[in-house]
Amino acid sequence: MPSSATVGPASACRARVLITDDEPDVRWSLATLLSREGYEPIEAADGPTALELARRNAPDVALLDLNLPRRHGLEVFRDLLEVDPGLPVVVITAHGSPDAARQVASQGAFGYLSKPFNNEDVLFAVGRAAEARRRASATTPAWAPSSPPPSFANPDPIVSELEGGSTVWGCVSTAMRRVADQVRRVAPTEFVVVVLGETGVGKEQVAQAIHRGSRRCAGPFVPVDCGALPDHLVESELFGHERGAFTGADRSRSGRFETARGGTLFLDEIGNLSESAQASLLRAIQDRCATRVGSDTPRRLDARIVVATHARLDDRVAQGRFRRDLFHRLAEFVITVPPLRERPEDIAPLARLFVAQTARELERPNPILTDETLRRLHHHSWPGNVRELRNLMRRAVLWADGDQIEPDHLEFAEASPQSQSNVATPRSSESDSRFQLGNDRDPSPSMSHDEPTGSLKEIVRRHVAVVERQAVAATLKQTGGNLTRAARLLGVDAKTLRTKARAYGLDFRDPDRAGSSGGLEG
Ligand SMILES: Nc1ncnc2c1ncn2[C@@H]1O[C@H](COP(=O)(O)OP(=O)(O)OP(=O)(O)O)[C@@H](O)[C@H]1O
Repeated sequence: MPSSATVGPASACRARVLITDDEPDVRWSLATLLSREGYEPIEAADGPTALELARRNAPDVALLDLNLPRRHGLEVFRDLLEVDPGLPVVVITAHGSPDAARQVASQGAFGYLSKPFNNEDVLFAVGRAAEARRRASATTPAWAPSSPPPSFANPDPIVSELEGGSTVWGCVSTAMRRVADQVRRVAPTEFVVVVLGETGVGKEQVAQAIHRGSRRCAGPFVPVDCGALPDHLVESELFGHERGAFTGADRSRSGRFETARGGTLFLDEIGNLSESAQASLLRAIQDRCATRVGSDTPRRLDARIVVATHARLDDRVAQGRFRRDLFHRLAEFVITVPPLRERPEDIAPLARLFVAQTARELERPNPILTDETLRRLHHHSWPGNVRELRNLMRRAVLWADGDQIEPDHLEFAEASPQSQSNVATPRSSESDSRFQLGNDRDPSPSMSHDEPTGSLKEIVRRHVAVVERQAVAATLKQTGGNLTRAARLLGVDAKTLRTKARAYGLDFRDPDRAGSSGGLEG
C-alpha cells in the first residue's frame, strides 16, 4: 500500500473532504487523521446536512457511510452526485456487505472502504480520489456562457420530476426566467453583482447560482450576514486580525475575504454596513488587497464579490446613509428578484417542490395539494416571500397524515389582508397551539404590541410564542448555545432559528456565519 506521502493533497490548496457518518467517534477520528495529513475535513452526521454542506462548501472528495439515519446512504450518494456530478465519493460499507459495495460501484462511486479499515486504507482512497478530482478540474474547460451551468437550470432533480424540466428553481414565471438569463450572462465574468429584492425572495439562492456558474465554482462560497455584524467586529471579520490586535484577540484569525480565496464572497444585507465599514470595503475592492487588523502587511484578495440587500440602496445613497462611490463600485451588474406576489404563477410549482422535498426528507409519500389548498395559497400576499411559502409547506407536510394537503393543514405565520378577509380558516385552539417555527422574518407575530388583545386567536398566539421561546431556549442550552446544532435538533434552517433567537433575546453562537454573537443587538 502506498504511504500517505505519495497520495496526499498534491498542491498548496488543501483538498476539502466531506465526511458523512452518524457516529461522532468515527467522524472525529477520520477528521483528525485527514487534517493531520493536510486535508480540510467537513463533517456531517446525516444526509440532509451532507447535502447542505456539499452545496455550500463544494468539497473535492466525499467519504460517505451507507448506514445513515433520516435518509439512506445510497440515496444520499445519488443526491450528492446531483449536486456535483464530478464529486468522487468513497463509500463506507459495513463489514461483509458485498452487495452494497457492488451496487454503489455500479452507480458511479469512486471506491469503497469496508469496515473495519485502517488509516492507510483511508488515506490511500482519499488520496486517489483527491488526485482524480484535481486532474479532472485541471482539464475541464471553463464553463462557457452559451451552455447553461447545469446546476443552475436544474439544481435539484425534483424540479424536473415535477415540472418536466421546464422550470428555473421550480419557478415558471417570465420574471424568474429573466433572472436566470441574467445569472447565466454574468456568472462567468468577474463583475461585482448586486442582488436586490425583498426578504425571502431567494437572493442568496441567486448568489449561489452565480457562484456555481462561475469559473470559481470549485472554490468556496462564503456568505457573510453584514446585518448580524456588530460595527466593531466588521473589519476583523472581513479582513482578519493578528494575535493581540485587540482585547480578546488571543490568536490570529483569517477574515472572510481570505476564506473566500478562489471562490465567491457573498455579502448579505450590505445596506446595514456602518460608515467606516463601507470605507474599508471600498478600499478593499478598489485595491484588491487588505490588511488584517493589527498587521502592516497587505494581503492580495482573490474573491468574486456578490452583495445583496432588501433595502433601496439608491434611497440610502440619496439620504446620505450609503456611500455613493461604493454604490457605483458595487453596482456593476444589478439583478432584481421580484416578490412572490408579483409572480403568482410560481406559487403552485414552488409549493409542490417544497412539499416533495419535505416528503422525501421525512420519508413519506408525496401528498398532493387539493384545489382548495391551491386557491388559499393564491389568495395570500406572501410578505415573507418564498421562505414563507417553504416554511408553510414544510409544516403542512408535517401535519398532513393522508395523501392530500388540505386547507386545514395551512398555518399561515402571518395573515395577509386577503387571507384575513376572504379565506383565513378559523382554527381550533388545539391546532393553533402546536409547536411550530413560523415565518423566520416574523419570528413572533404575537409580540406585536399593536394588536388588539383579548381575542381567542390572540391569546393562542401569545401562548404559542411562550412555548416556542421555551423550546428554542432549552435547545440552545442543550447545545451550549451552538445555533447550527440547535437548528438541526429542531429541524429548522439556521436562518430561521437565528431570527427567532434574536427576536426572543436569546444568546447564541453561530459557527456557520459571521456575526457569531448573540442576538441581543435586535
Ligand atoms: N426559486 C426557489 N426555489 C426553491 N427554493 C427557493 C427559491 N427561492 C427561495 N427559495 C428558498 O427560500 C428561502 C429563502 O431564500 P434566500 O435565503 O435565498 O432568500 P433571501 O432573499 O436571501 O432572504 P433574506 O433577504 O432574508 O436574506 C431559502 O430556503 C431558499 O432555499
